[in-house]
Amino acid sequence: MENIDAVFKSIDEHQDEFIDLLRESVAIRSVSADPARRGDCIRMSEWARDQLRTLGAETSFWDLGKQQLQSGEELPLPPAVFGVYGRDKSKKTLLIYGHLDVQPAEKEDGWNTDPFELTEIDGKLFGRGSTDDKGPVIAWIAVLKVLKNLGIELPINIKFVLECMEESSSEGLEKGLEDNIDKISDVTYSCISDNYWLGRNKPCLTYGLRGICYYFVEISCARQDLHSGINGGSVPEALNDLMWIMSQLVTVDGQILIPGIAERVAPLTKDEDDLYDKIDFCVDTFKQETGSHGLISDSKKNLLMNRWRYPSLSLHGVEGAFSQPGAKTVIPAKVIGKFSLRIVPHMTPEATDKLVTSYLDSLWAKRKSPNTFKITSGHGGMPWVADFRDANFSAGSRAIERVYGMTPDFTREGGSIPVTLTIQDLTKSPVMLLPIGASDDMAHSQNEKINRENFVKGMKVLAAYLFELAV
Ligand SMILES: NCC(=O)N[C@@H](Cc1c[nH]cn1)C(=O)O
Ligand SMILES: [Zn+2]
Ligand SMILES: [Zn+2]
Repeated sequence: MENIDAVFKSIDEHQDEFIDLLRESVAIRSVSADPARRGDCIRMSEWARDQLRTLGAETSFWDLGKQQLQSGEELPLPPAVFGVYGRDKSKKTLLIYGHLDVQPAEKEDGWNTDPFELTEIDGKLFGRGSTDDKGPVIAWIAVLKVLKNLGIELPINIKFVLECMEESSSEGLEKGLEDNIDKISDVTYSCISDNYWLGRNKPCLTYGLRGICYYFVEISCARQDLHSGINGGSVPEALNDLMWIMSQLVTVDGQILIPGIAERVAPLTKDEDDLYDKIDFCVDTFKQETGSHGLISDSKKNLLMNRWRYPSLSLHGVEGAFSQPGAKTVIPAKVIGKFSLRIVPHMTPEATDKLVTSYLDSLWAKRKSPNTFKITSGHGGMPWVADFRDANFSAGSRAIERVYGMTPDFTREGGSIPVTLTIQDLTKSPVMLLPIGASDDMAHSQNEKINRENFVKGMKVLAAYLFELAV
C-alpha cells in the first residue's frame, strides 16, 4: 500500500481529464430502451472497449444475439465488452461489472441542462448516466489509467464485463455469461458499482437488492379511437376497465392487494431487525431529497424495511391513453397499463407471475366487460442478499475508511440489478456492491448528477479497494 498516496495525488491532479472522459461518454446517447438509439448503444460498447484496449487490456466483444421487438422487428443487441488485465495465477482475480446504457432523457422532461452534455454547476456534474452508471465505469477506467501512468503493477488480476442493456433487463447477458463461463471461472471476487449511498454524507457498501417483475395489461374496446361525445355512454371503454383494475393493485399506504404475496416474504429475524437501528438515515432528509408530499411511514426502520426487505408495487404508465396537454375528447381504442413489483426473498418471478395473473384474471371476470383483455409478463429478475461479513466487504470497508476516515454503513437497496445473482452463481464467488454516488443523484430522473467530490473520492476508494483485496 506504499503507493496509494501517489495514486491519490495523481487522481486529484488528473480529475479534469477524467471528467472529460465522462463528458465524452455522456454525449453518446446509449438509451437501451429506444430502438432508434441502438446504434449509439453499439457505439458506446465500442468506445468502452477502445478505452480498455488503449490501457493495455485484452479485449473482446461477446455477441449477445438479437432482440425481438413487440412489432416483430429484430434488432442486434449491443455486444458486452470483456476486458482482461493480468493473468498472474499467483494473484486473486476481481470481476468488475458495470453498464454503459442509460434511461431515456429529454430536455423537455424538465432538465435544467441538456441531458447528454455533461454540465458542472456548483461541483455537481449533471448529465444522463453521470451516476447510473457511466460515472462509476469511468472511475474504474481512471484508476487503471493512473496506475498505468505511475508504472504501478496491478495488485490483482481484473476482468471487466460491461454491458449496454441493463436498463432494459440485461437482455442476452445471462446467456453471454453462461456461454463464456470458462473465461470467468477463475474469478475470486466481484464488485459492482451501480447504486447509491443511503444519504449524502456517509459512504456505504451494499449487500442486498430487490428483484423485479414487470407486467403489461392490454385492454381493447374498439377498432380505432372514438369520439367521446358521439360514442360516450354507448361503448364500454377500455381505459375505464384498465383504471378499475389498476386501482385495485395497491393501497394508498403501499399494501399490495394481490393475495399470496405477503405470505412469501422471508420472515424478519432478530439479527436483521437489530441491523436497522445502527444505520445512519434521516427520514426528514429523505423526504426533502425525494421532494415527496408525504411518506408511507415516518419511522426510519419501517421506511428502510419497505425499501429493502418488503415487496412494493408501482404503476408506471398507460400506453395508448391521451397524455398530451390540452383536452382531447377521445375514447382510446386500446390501452396498455404497465406496472411492476419489486420482489424480495423468498419470492421468485415465476411464483409472482402466477399470483399476479390469477388475481388479474379474477378481477377481469368480476368486471364482466365485453372488451378484450391480455396480461403479459415482461422481464423478471431475482432478489439478491449476501453476507457482508466476508473478505470482499472487509476490503471495501478498509478502502472507504482510508479515503473517508469513517467505516461505511452496510445497506440493502430497493432497486434491481438481476445480473448480480447470475455473476455470484456462475463464478461461485462473493459479490459486493460499492456505490460511489450520493442519495440525491436522481438516477432515472430529471437532472441526474454525480458530485465531483464523489466521483474523485470514488476513484480513490476503488483504487484502495484493489490493494486491500490483494492483502
Ligand atoms: N442502477 C440499477 C438500476 O437502475 N436498475 C434498474 C433495472 C431495471 C429493471 N427494469 C428496468 N430497469 C432498476 O429499475 O432497478
Ligand atoms: Zn444502473
Ligand atoms: Zn438504472
